[in-house]
Amino acid sequence: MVSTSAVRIQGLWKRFGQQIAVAGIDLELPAGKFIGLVGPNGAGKTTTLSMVTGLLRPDQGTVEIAGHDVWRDPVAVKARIGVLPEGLRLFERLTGRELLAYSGRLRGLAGAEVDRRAAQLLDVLDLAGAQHKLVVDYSTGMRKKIGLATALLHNPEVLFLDEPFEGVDPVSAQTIRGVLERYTASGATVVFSSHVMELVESLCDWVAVMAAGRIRAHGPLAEVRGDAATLQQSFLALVGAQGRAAGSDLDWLGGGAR
Ligand SMILES: Nc1ncnc2c1ncn2[C@@H]1O[C@H](COP(=O)(O)OP(=O)(O)OP(=O)(O)O)[C@@H](O)[C@H]1O
Repeated sequence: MVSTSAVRIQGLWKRFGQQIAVAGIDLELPAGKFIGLVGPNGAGKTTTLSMVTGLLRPDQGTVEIAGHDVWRDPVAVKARIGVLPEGLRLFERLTGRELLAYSGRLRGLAGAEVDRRAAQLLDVLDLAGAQHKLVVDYSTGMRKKIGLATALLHNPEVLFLDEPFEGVDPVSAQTIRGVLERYTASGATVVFSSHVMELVESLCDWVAVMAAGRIRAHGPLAEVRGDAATLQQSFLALVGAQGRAAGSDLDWLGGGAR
């Protein structure tokens, strides 16, 4: 039988000292979907994505991507995935164009093919004018975009993005969105983490809600949203933050300097 799961996570755990960051996750992410991993600060999203993409070794558990075990078969997995990690580190002394050329060659693509794809990606992501600038001189949003181009260059089956829209202006966000929508429409899978509910609601067709290291809900967006008017509302109910007074103790705040 052909597997329809892009990612299969079983019994995943990670502890940092006393802190349990990921507390036993079992999750199957369907292929060909635009998937949002949402959760409050410190929920364990980045830790999970790091383990799923082979950047951080789990204490326990397994992860399979397109049927390959991430830790037993890392080369097969890494050939099939693209990653835009949190706190993206880039080769700062290369130009954007050089960075893509370098990444493409590392991925084993022929030079002419890298050139063709790089030119198209730079154009679509509105970076053509900055392609000969050093990456160190790029703005936050430009760094996200060149990071995305690097992650897409080898046409991965599954793309993992940690907070891809943070620091990105609305015009660039729209561009990135268009690229990702076209990419998933062709059958590829996007998994991205965010705490911006409106964004997840407008982009994703499948979501997993995480809190305190566990998955609280997962499934098609409409199912997870349930009877709530918005994903934000069902999210607040799921993570138990409903009715929390917005700073009722901060009686000194406001009113200007006295
Ligand atoms: N390298 C580390 N050393 C110690 N603790 C860590 C480390 N990385 C993460 N943690 C802890 O694990 C928990 C989960 O962190 P993680 O970064 O995965 O959350 P997150 O959901 O991505 O949060 P945010 O939305 O704020 O980025 C937090 O309590 C964090 O302090």
